[in-house]
Amino acid sequence: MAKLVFPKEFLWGAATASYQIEGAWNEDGKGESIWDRFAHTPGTIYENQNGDIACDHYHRYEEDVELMAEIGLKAYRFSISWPRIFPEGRGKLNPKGVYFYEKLIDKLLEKNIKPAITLYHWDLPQALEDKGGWLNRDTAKYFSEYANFMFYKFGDVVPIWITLNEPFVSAFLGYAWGWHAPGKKDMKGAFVAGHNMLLAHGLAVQAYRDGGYKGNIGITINVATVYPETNSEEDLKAAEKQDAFGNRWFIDPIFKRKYPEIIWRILEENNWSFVFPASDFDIISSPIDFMGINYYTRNIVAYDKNSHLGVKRVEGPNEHTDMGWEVYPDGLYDILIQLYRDYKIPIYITENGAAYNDTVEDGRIRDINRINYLKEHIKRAYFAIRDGVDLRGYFVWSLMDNFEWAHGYSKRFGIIYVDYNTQKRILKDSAYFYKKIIEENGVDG
Ligand SMILES: OC[C@@H]1[C@@H](O)[C@H](O)[C@@H](O)c2[nH]c(CCc3ccccc3)c[n+]21
Repeated sequence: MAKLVFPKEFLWGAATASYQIEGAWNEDGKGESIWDRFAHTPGTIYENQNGDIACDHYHRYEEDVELMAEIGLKAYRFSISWPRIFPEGRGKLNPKGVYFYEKLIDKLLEKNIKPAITLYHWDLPQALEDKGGWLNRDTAKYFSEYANFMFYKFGDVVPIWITLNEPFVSAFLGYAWGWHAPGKKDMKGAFVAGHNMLLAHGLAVQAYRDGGYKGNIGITINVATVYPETNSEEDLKAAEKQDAFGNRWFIDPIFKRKYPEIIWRILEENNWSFVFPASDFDIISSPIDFMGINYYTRNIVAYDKNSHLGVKRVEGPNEHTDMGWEVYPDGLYDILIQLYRDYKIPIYITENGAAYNDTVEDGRIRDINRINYLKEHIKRAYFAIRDGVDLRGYFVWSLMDNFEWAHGYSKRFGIIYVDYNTQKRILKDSAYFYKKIIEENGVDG
């Protein structure tokens, strides 16, 4: 059994997000976020659960960093709760909120764990939502002010910055389908929100460059590799459309200064062809240092004249996780090759992982299925590097079980088990598996 050894500096990490783990939703001066508001709205979340307490990470961060060190993480990706810093989104600062992140970052640095900060992982200050949220172009400016403050405070000690997590998801699930905060069902709004998020991204990148910081800044995009059900001309066309719509919508404006053709066609067909000032794309395409991708599964599609974009999804034949997502490790290899071929930019896998219905048996969680999922995907990451992709790191989703958005606490992605009744943490077998991967900087082939 050959050992597949990664490059020496390869960054092994784990990822979380503020609303999903912190709790303390209204403590120490924190302002309300759109996820506080959405999750407090009956009928939006599984069993009407919410993130009021979550993993109580706000109070338990020291113990959690100790566990990261026990696993041997080289980096930890976490997000900042914008309303914990600026309760109204801008203006009045909340010193206790800043202090929480100061203590967390100090603890990480003390343990030689590189902080990788996501500035926005969906928890917009409700006060800004009350002024239109992402439908209001000013929110982009407010985001860059918030980003600028974070750079000023932590720019000299935090080496990796991610502006937005998955703008497609926060624009589409939040504004078109209403499954996520702010729960709007307004397809046109999704395109406006998406554009303002990209503007926010670009303004924040410019602020980072203006500050002369030495670290790296990028964006995290969710991707699902697309395959046609058959090689028919129609299915190939459907796959091309889905790839552009699902994967490239928020990448092309950054690297090609324009939306994919399919997006413009949708805007025109609906008479939504907003006149986005061309200067927006000058800002949006401000050069970044890396692209973060979140990969979980693939999409198999076929032509269907009755479906949205004439594209229907076809379920994959392999094992599925607790989220109903097909396990398809080759999709990670393929998307890495495709993205590096098309954009020639360093890549981090900022999320990859699986939800399974873990159980505790005599104090242990034998999550063999998650170990297999991680092993097979880490192997594909190795093969992508071998075949020329400049892949810099891998962050498993997630460090610990947490609030899985509309699914509440019913889906467990962590390599650390959280007993929500006691807040006790237990390293799953996958945490020990990952610890060995990091120690050996590689995986058995
Ligand atoms: O669903 C697992 C994780 C979330 O917990 C993260 O917050 C989020 O960044 C994230 N993105 C994806 C892939 C795209 C997706 C997002 C939401 C729902 C379904 C798929 C999976 N995940």
